[in-house]
Amino acid sequence: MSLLELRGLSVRFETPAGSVKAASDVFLALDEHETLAIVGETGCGKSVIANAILRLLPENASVTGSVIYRGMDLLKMSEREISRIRGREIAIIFQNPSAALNPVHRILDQVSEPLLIHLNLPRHKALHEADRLLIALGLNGAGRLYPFQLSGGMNQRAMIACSSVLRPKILMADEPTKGLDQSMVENALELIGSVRDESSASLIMITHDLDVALSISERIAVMYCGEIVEMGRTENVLCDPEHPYTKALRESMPDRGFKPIPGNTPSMIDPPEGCRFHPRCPFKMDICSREKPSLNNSCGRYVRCWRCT
Ligand SMILES: Nc1ncnc2c1ncn2[C@@H]1O[C@H](COP(=O)(O)OP(=O)(O)OP(=O)(O)O)[C@@H](O)[C@H]1O
Ligand code: NI
Repeated sequence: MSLLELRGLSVRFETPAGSVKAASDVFLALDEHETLAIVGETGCGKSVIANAILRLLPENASVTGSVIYRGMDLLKMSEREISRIRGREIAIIFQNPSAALNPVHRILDQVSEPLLIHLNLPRHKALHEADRLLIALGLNGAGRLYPFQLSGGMNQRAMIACSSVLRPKILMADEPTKGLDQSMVENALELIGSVRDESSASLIMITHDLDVALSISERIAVMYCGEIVEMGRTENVLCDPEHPYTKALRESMPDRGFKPIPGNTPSMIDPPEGCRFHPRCPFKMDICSREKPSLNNSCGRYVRCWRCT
């Protein structure tokens, strides 16, 4: 059985303009020790999925389906039960350290806090453990400093330390490389990879950068307009994409000449009928605007396209 399974997860946000269908009927499985990438254009629902798993969405969200972690449905747990999962079993590494770190507490106190609160460790043990982790992440001596005294890269390491100090079984990294220059990207990936390996965790890597996905993940899910349109082994999907959207996404990457995907990003309030990608698809057929294709599985490669059925 998988470590984590999303079964028909859907998320809607009620807004004055209408109901935003941010994620629709998402099926995903994550195995132990596995790294899965979730990719897609901005606004396609990647962060919403990560936040729905840990029930971190705002009040205007309605979530249906199930999120099964070790046989338990996280969506059915009490607030108290889910708060024991957060950080301890499943943790998120956010993109922006300044939003995740508290400016008025020293780094060591912030990293050790989860050990005091979640594990009830005595203070000296918690500090010792936090110190050990900071050293492992190359932050020797930074524990007594405040976030403003550290560089951006060091703060990112500190934040990764906070997210991983309880050795969660699943790490979810939401665009951890966004805005970093190339040398920093490799650095951040290496760091997250080593934290994952040290706690023998699984990793969900959310990114819009296909190179990042290729370098860190074994499997990949490509999302378009709230739906998974293609999923499979990362190398197969990215080197030989089957869904027209995956193809277009690949062509839009810098190393392929930045060819923009034609047309506009669809409305999430009134998504296109039939295949949601059909208004932008160079290969569309009659049926594509009328009927919704399902996500078909052929030998572990899933594709949602009428041409591939
Ligand atoms: N609180 C909210 N209320 C209404 N709509 C929301 C809310 N949060 C997210 N959305 C909408 O849900 C959709 C999915 O958002 P999400 O943040 O998951 O996108 P994303 O794929 O993570 O994009 P990015 O790459 O920019 O981070 C978007 O259309 C977004 O506008
Ligand atoms: Ni996001």
